[in-house]
Amino acid sequence: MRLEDVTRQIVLRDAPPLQILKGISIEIEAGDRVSIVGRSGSGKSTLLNILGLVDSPSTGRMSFDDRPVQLMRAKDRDRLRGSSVGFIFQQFNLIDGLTATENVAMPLTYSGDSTFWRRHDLAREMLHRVGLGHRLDSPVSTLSGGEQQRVAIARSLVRSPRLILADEPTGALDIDTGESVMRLLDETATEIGAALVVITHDQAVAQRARSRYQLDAGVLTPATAAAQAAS
Ligand SMILES: Nc1ncnc2c1ncn2[C@@H]1O[C@H](COP(=O)(O)OP(=O)(O)OP(=O)(O)O)[C@@H](O)[C@H]1O
Repeated sequence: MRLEDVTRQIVLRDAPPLQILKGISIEIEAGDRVSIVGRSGSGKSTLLNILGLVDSPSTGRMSFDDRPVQLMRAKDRDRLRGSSVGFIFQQFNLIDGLTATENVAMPLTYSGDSTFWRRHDLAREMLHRVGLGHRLDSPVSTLSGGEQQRVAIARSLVRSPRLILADEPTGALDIDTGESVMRLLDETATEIGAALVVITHDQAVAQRARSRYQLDAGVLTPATAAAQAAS
């Protein structure tokens, strides 16, 4: 994924346009580990939505596999997002009334290919991989926070995405559980050869990444040596 001089602005009714992202350039290669740290309101979620093909830049260039994203039809962009991007959120975003297997199988329900018919087997296999083989049929509401985040990781990986976007993945977990969830995320991303981008307030989580950035009032820069030393 390559972003060149990307901006995002919001047009407001009674005020000048709000510049949320300012001239962002970043290149994410297969297998990369990237962290982005920024204060509340610095534009992290906005950037994540652009990287995840949910929103479009206002200006600038963006490409995936050297294909310009701006020129894609919405339908093709949605298909690319479904097949190539996995999301993980702080609050897990699981469906409470469903079991672990049903939650993990959910992204395959709309896959439009043969994985639809194998979705429950694939979901069970993925749950085994994240250490939840004994919880396949448990309603997710009965699982601990760490277990729910493992289910969310399994769900984000079940379509073997090439880019995993994690927004504060350890934000709702204690330190030890967060550490084991990050280790799992690293390992599983490595297994499928995916790039992993983590957005976080937590310097310990950010430090795990090889490429570290900070986002400050919509400006993305490589994390400074001072910030890295302090972390
Ligand atoms: N649709 C919108 N309309 C108006 N303002 C918006 C809109 N979307 C985002 N903003 C503003 O843009 C800024 C960046 O928002 P964003 O959600 O990307 O920040 P963030 O870094 O993810 O914050 P947090 O860590 O608190 O979630 C914020 O000041 C937010 O209020």
